Amino acid sequence: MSGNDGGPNRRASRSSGGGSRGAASRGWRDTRRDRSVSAARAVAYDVLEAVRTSDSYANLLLPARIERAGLEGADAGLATELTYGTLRRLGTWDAVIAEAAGRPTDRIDPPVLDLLRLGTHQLLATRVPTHAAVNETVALAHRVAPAAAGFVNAVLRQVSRTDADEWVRRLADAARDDTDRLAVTRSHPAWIVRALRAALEHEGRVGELDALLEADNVSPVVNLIALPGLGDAEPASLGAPDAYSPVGFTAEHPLALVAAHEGRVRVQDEGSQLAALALSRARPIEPGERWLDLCAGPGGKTALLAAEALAGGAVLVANELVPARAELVRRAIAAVPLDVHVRVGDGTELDPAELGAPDGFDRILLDAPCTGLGALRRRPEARWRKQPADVAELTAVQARLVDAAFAALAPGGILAYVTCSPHTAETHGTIAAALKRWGEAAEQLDTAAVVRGIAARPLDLGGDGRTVQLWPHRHGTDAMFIALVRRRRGAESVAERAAAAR
Ligand SMILES: C[S@@+](CC[C@H](N)C(=O)[O-])C[C@H]1O[C@@H](n2cnc3c(N)ncnc32)[C@H](O)[C@@H]1O
Repeated sequence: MSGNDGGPNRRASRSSGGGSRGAASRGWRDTRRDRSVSAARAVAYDVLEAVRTSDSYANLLLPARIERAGLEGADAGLATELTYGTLRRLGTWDAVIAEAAGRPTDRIDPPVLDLLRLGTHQLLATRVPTHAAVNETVALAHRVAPAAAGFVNAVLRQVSRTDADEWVRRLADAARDDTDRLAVTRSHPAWIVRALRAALEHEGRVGELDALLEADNVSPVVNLIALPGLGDAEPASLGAPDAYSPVGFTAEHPLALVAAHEGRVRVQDEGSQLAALALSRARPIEPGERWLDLCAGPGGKTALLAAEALAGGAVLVANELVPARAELVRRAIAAVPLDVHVRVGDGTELDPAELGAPDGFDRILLDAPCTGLGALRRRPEARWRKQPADVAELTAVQARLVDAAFAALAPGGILAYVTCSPHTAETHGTIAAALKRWGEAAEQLDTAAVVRGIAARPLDLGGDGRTVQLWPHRHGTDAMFIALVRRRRGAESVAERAAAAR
């Protein structure tokens, strides 16, 4: 890889010698009997192949494949590390492989390239002994691409002659410029490096770029939420409370806790918790307030808003475009004894009066569809799939949704505009353009003061305070962006606007 904007090149043009067998003819179940290939490596290869050929999501597919192969304990851990680690570091490994093979990676058969990536990850980023990393990968090659087994052996031996630090030094020395250097050594597409740099520059914290890119390459710990006000599930009694979210915590056996607490304890990033709380705790709740979660699926934030609405006597409506995701919202809120109306439909075509809010909603969460560049650490392949063109498409959607949300606010009502992307076009760009359109009708709130007021500990935030940008490297959260905006009381209400339109 040369730090180009598209990331590692996956196109195959010329074979490395010998074809490869398809997954269908392979039958990975056999690997439990075939001790010449470790089942963990077979599972990792299988997932890499599915990600490459059928756009699968590793985090959804891997658990099923681990279960199907009967992997437990250390073997399951190895399959997870090999799959996620290889996918995250793909950009760096492809540059190493191109050097070691003496040819660009687009001249290596894709299945063979996946084998080399798996082997290189073991050699340069794990404690797997060199002989095991090479021999196990060659054994796997004998199953999936037998004619290329010799080539795999030769390339991995070449990779193993240089240690990881020296490889990174060599790649850095060969880089054209700083962006290219970071792209190849920190394994991100160059356009994402530029976008993250611009986001940090916006806060005057560009010196943190390397730490941010490195944080994207580390698996996040499983973070939990104890939905507030629902029985005995208190963070401090269940595990180690989060640094910032008053309802978040980590625990040694997170999934066992989730199962034991039947929906009252859920997996949720701490940044997502703070985003939902920024809306529900922006000011005291008046009983009877009407709340809307405009883009609710799969419902993580809806569940927290529902618990908060229940405690404060508010009414909550959740809206989601995709029916299957609306169903996930229903499941997410099942443990909260609040009657939440889940509407399936386009958020830009929503009539507050039909949803029981003729004067508009008092609080609206718009957790907008976005590139997700703030959650790269938990979606290992995502960085290679996103394209710069996605940004323009999504900002257009965000503009329509944010206008619809603002139009559905009651006078004095508060909108929380949230993204799990720090890309400035999706964050400051979307909100600044909207504020211009809304003019005097809108007033930005001191979002930083609200979030600091919620956080259990002092929170190091950049920017001017009107918006909040959280970061994986600084806060240990996804890179969530939060902007709170109020509709001024003098501004036309929904009912008045509807009357004027008649
Ligand atoms: C970032 S996700 C929301 C995540 C959610 N708040 C949570 O915490 O689980 C954005 C959601 O918006 C939905 N969506 C996209 N376009 C929409 C539209 N026009 N109207 C309503 N929902 C939409 C997507 O299907 C997706 O479920």
